[in-house]
Amino acid sequence: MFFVANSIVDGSENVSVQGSAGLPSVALTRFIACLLFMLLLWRIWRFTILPGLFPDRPKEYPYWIPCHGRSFFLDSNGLLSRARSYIGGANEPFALTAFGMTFYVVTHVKHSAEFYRNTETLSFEDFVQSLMRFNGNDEDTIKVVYTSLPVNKAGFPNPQGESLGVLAQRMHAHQHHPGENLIALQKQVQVWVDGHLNLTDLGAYPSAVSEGPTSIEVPLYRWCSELFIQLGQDVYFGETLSQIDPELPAAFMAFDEQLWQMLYQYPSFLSAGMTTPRDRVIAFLNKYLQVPQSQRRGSTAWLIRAMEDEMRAIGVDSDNLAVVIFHLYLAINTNTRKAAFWVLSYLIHNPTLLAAYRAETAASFGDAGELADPFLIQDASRCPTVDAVWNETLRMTGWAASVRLITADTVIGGKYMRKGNRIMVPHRLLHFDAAVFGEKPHEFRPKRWMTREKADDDGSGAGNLARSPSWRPFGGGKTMCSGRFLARFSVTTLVATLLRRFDLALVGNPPFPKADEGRPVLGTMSIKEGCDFKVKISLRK
Ligand code: HEM
Repeated sequence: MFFVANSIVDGSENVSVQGSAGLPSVALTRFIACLLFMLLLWRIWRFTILPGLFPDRPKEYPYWIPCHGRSFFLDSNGLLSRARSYIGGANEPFALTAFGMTFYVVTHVKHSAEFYRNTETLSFEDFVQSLMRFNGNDEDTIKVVYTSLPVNKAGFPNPQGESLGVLAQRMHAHQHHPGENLIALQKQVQVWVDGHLNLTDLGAYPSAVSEGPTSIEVPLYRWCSELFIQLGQDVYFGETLSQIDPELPAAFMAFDEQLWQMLYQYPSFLSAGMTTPRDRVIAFLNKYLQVPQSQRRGSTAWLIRAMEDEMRAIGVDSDNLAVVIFHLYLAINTNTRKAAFWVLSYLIHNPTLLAAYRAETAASFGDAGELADPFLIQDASRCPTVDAVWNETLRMTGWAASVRLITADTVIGGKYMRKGNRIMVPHRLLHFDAAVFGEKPHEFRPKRWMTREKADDDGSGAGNLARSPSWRPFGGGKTMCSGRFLARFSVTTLVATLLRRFDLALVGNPPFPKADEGRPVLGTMSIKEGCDFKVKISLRK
């Protein structure tokens, strides 16, 4: 009707053409307006009315379409900060939706303690199992690894009749917590650092370029990664792994730089840059596992041998075992290489701090420059600068969040959280709380750890920041990083030895490298692409 009337009134073909185009465009406009109106109603319902009806549920950070996936992907920490401001500060847990999943976010330190205490209805195993599945473990293996074992089984003691998946946490602690097994690993690190920190070995890494008989030039991020992955690999697996493939560290690094794709569980057709090197690392670990333990060269850490024996005892085949050991290789290597890079970057950009670090650690070396007592470096009362630089570096460059699956409806921070959703504690937000860490929390100021500017936020008044419940560089509770002692030992020992034997100088005048805050990692941030910088390493006279 409308079209016909228009044609008659104007009597021109031109107008009738406009009319024929105008009808769909008017209809389209009405359709879009209708959609927008419905969207507005939905948004008012979901983010204004529902929270009013159910004040005991965490408030959700509103979105239009379709969820916060894009912001989460581009800058998840920025998104979390905005969401926290929206709900009015850090006092109550809130919710946000990304990638079809609802996450409850806990940013108050008291609520994070409730989170870590709750091992009944908040499950870490779900996260581990999803990684196992994603990286190639079959369902039968996951099932057998998470089936309870008899209390009197052979091998590692199992007094509570747990599954190997749960027992693995105790095995990690048995290897890494202070005691004989940790000292054995630390001594391996000592021998490795003492023996390999010479110009010939340091110049042999793929990224190093020789600058004559007394110096080399290296891109610091890449070179630190090569060095630390080799260290981790040799200390845990012995020399056999390098003999199978000397390029294994390079393949691991290629995978590790794309690790965020694994955390977001990208489909394989979109993530060849991550899956190809990952599969290569797993294939070489599989070859390693084919070599009988008695024929492997160099010493292998207790954890690797024990894990292999326990897995084989419950019938896990070599293909699946290689994926399990790959996760250990990942835990050993993903964070220390980056932590070492950041420590060195801060020192090289702060010559006074570097001099203090060097002076404090001098007593660890013998007259001929040999690494005689690396344990001294771990003593915070004798090496306060080392301790403060380590903590401040972890604070500035730590990214990790603890994530759990809610297996039954749960109340945290007075808010009711539904079964099937995930709950997270983003550690980075805790670490920038000026009320706890003192003024200018976004600046690198190791002094905040030495002068004890602020009292503990648990009210103890002890003033020891490292004991504050807001300090979570290694997570917390049952799943707190068991490798934290070895990580500190390896990084501080290697850095001290490097400074004892070499002078380090920036090539040119590069700015301090930017961290890649957007992409998720399992602990320490990578640098932004293109931010690596060159350093000249020369023998000290
Ligand atoms: C600077 C270095 C490191 C950082 C920043 C770091 C950080 C973390 C974080 C944040 C977690 C998660 C905790 C949670 O979800 O509650 C974790 C777990 C873990 N880390 Fe580390 N880590 C480092 C080095 C290491 C090293 C060298 C190892 C050696 C194997 C290691 C082994 C583990 C293991 C096995 C877990 C899982 C906890 C468990 O199931 O027992 N980490 N780490």
